[in-house]
Amino acid sequence: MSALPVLDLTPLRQGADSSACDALARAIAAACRDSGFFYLVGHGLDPALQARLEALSRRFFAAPEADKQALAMHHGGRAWRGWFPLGGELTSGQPDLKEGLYFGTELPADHPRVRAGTPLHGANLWPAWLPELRPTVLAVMAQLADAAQLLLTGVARSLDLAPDYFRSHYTGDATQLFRIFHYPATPQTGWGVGEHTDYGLLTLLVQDDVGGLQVKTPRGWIDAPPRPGALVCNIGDMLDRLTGGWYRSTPHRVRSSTRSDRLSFPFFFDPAWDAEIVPLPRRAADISDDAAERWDRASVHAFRGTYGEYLLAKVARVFPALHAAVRPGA
Ligand SMILES: O=C(O)CCC(=O)C(=O)O
Ligand SMILES: [Fe+2]
Repeated sequence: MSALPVLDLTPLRQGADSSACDALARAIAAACRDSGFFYLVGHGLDPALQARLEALSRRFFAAPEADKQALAMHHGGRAWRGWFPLGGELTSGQPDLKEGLYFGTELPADHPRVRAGTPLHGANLWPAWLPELRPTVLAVMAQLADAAQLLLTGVARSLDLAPDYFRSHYTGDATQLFRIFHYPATPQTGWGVGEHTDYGLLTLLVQDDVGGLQVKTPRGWIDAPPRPGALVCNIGDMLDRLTGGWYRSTPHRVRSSTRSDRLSFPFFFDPAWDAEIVPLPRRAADISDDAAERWDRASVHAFRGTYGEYLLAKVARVFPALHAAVRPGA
């Protein structure tokens, strides 16, 4: 059992009974004020599609190294897509005990931001030997984006904002990243992902039945074990920033297992690349900055610039070599 609350999106989807929507908004506020983490049901992700994603991902990571190398991230160039090997990402300064695949919004070569050479924009890399992966990943991303957009109407309600506040200000052209992580079983427990916070607005996590995710609540570290049919949702730095720290972007980490390898599938639903994230007027006067206690000692409130600039600065830390190749002017 986990101490995290379970929230059901169904009332917002039906959109009818305002007392049920108000109750959900209050539950969202309580969760975002407390640990910034909760389980989400009624999210609309098709279980058969999820099962297909899991089976295909297992086949991908079980393939010979040479087949995975064909998708290595350096082939993705500025788009920051593809496969990275075990230890290839340094979430909190140490190599993580995971390998993974990075995806984002599939953009054609003639898209204005791709033509302009904008980092993190472009086409995904797909394995020719696993053709079902492409339609499956794109369908999962579309369903998770719908769930995130709907959840944001509830977050807006919880902050006394108009239901379409986030879509009209930040997520009409959301930055969307999707990852598939494979954490191998390790001889001794170690860190699959080091302590960190997520960078954007919302993260929706699909995971298999192994577990390992841990969340730093006000009462200490707790497990966020898999719960059948539920996603794990957490809020990121930009929602912390928008609310002046009223809603907290909470540190979390993943412990590797000695018994079983694990698959997880985080989907990041973030502000538009060019959006500047300004604190909500009602929160701006009373910003509570936790930089001194944060895992990276960074302030999400002092930052000035666009979400794209914020994200690139983070990428520089977790993939230093890659960032050197994609930074503006490189
Ligand atoms: O794999 C997980 O359970 C969490 C991954 C994570 O925290 C992240 O990718 O930001
Ligand atoms: Fe995370």
